[in-house]
Amino acid sequence: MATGRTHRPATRSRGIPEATVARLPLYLRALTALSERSVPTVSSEELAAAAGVNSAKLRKDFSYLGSYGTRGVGYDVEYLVYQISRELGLTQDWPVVIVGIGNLGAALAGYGGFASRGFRVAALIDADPAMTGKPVAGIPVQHSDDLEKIISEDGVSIGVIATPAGVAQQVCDRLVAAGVTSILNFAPTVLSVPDGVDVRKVDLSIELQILAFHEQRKAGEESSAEEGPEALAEPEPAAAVVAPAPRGTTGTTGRKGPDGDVPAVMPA
Ligand SMILES: NC(=O)c1ccc[n+]([C@@H]2O[C@H](COP(=O)([O-])OP(=O)(O)OC[C@H]3O[C@@H](n4cnc5c(N)ncnc54)[C@H](O)[C@@H]3O)[C@@H](O)[C@H]2O)c1
Repeated sequence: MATGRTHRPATRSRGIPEATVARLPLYLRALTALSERSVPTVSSEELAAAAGVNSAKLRKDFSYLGSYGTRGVGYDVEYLVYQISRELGLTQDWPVVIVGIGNLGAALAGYGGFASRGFRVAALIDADPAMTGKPVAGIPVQHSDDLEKIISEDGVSIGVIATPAGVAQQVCDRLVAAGVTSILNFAPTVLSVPDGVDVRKVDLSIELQILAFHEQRKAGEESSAEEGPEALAEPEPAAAVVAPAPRGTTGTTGRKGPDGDVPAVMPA
């Protein structure tokens, strides 16, 4: 999982474990697709398959929401969409600021998926004076000198950092001092934040490195198979292989298996 640091306990309010919270968006994505096709009900097995989660785990997760489904009928799709959206806080609009409007920040600003999920891009902020006033995805870029004013006027609690790594901590400190309490960090650096501030980190290069690890492993298995059963019978005596976790990060946002976790240490 992908966080630089979060300062929340493993169990959230109303006793919902963090791991369940992390799977709720997967259920919501699958349910939204069903809703768009006007599917009225769904069984736990069908929904689990669509979300890429084990069905027993899904039933347990839904029990935290007080949703048990109806035997022989399944779950009501629309009601579950509402329940999960409410639990995730998506029944309200969340203004978001993006800081650093370069290649990545501009792409994020133009991403339609935020608005459809209840996240409104309230402001785009960049330190380059040449960008001030220029529209990106229809929103004029504002100068970072005004960061504090923008945050307080728009009541922004979520900030996205897409600046170079070297200034990310400084940007983070300013966002937090201005009142931001949740940060999505794309810069390849670990951020330090005070208690009460959540940081989630996205690093696509880590995802690629983990895929490279699996590719290497598959290639090793194929060459062992080509060498014949003797090679397979005498594996390398390594006890465990540590998956790559470069550049001081503590995790990734991606998921490997159906349960949404990438193990830090994988059996050889
Ligand atoms: N997480 C990922 O998967 C991923 C993918 C691509 C890039 N990145 C990272 O995202 C960041 C941005 O990448 P990019 O390709 O868009 O870079 P970029 O150079 O195109 O854009 C960076 C922008 O940040 C602005 N900036 C610099 N200092 C600032 C400050 N103090 N306050 C506000 N704005 C500031 C610059 O003016 C520039 O417009 C980098 O840290 C990069 O490593 C992460």
